[in-house]
Amino acid sequence: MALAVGMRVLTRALLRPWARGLRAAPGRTGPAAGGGDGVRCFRSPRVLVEPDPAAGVAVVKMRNPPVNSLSLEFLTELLISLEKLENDKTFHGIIITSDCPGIFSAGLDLTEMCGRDPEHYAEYWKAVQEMWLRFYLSNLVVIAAINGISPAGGCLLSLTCDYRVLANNPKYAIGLNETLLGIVAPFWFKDTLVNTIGHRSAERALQLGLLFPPAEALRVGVVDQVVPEDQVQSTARSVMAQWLDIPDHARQLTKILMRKPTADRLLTERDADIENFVRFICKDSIQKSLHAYLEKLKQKKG
Ligand SMILES: CCCCC/C=C\C/C=C\CC/C=C/CC(=O)SCCNC(=O)CCNC(=O)[C@H](O)C(C)(C)COP(=O)(O)OP(=O)(O)OC[C@H]1O[C@@H](n2cnc3c(N)ncnc32)[C@H](O)[C@@H]1OP(=O)(O)O
Repeated sequence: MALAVGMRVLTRALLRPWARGLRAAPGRTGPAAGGGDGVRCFRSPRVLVEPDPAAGVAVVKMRNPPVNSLSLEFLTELLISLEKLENDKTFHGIIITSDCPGIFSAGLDLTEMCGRDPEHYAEYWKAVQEMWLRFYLSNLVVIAAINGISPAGGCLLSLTCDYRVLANNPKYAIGLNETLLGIVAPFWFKDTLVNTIGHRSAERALQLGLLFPPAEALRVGVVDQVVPEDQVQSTARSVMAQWLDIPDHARQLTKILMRKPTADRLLTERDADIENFVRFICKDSIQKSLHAYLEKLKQKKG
């Protein structure tokens, strides 16, 4: 009993620095509907939360068609859903997955980084940082059920999770491919990849902008498991059950011990990172290449 109380105090003390200033901004979530068992179901236009209170797990489905690009509104809705689940003692784990067929997430929304003013870029980048910090440090077990392609920011979101299950489909690939767009993955993207696959593999993957197909992704360690497409959700559920078997306080503290130094680096350099991003993204050359890339994506169909 005394040990459990002590652990709770220690956990709160360790988590406190991240609790401050990391609250999601108010957004356009719909009203929470009361479930018959007292558990709230959360709805928002772009995020569907399917709670399984008996298991202590919620499935968070990203629904921002056509490609789940991480727009400012979508990021805000994701953060609000995460915060609600974290504040509800029913839940100990979430599975994040996509409701858009064949696409987990196309990454950061290029239209948020193109043809806007510096204030908008700063606001957007702060929301991207927030997404990374909140998911990376979540006290919940977070498992990614990756049921589609997952480049750049989509890969980053997966890398914040505790475990990644990827569907074995040759059309799917995952990686931080920023260099292919002529942009540079920020240091905290890089740190997250290094923490996952090691320095040498990360250096090669980042310089070459590699997008790994399933077998390669598993070999290099970008994902933890590759399974047939129809088993992605069930595998994520059974892995979740294993993780939830571990005493929660011990697991949470270990997660913080492992991730704190990486998160601290961004927390101490957050404003400078925003300034760097705004300076970089405002460059004519960067705007031109992002614009050309977007045009190429649009013309692909025609
Ligand atoms: C030393 C100094 C260092 C300083 C460093 C400081 C800061 C660092 C600076 C910048 C870092 C910024 C980091 C960015 C990370 C990112 O995430 S960038 C985004 C990367 N994402 C991609 O490259 C994916 C692009 N999309 C695709 O490849 C394909 O769309 C797809 C995902 C494979 C799906 O293909 P599909 O054929 O099904 O769909 P379409 O291609 O037809 O797309 C449909 C529709 O969606 C639009 N769209 C696609 N992706 C995006 C996106 N990421 N953002 C916005 N919009 C997107 C596409 O244009 C189509 O639009 P429509 O024609 O109007 O329907």
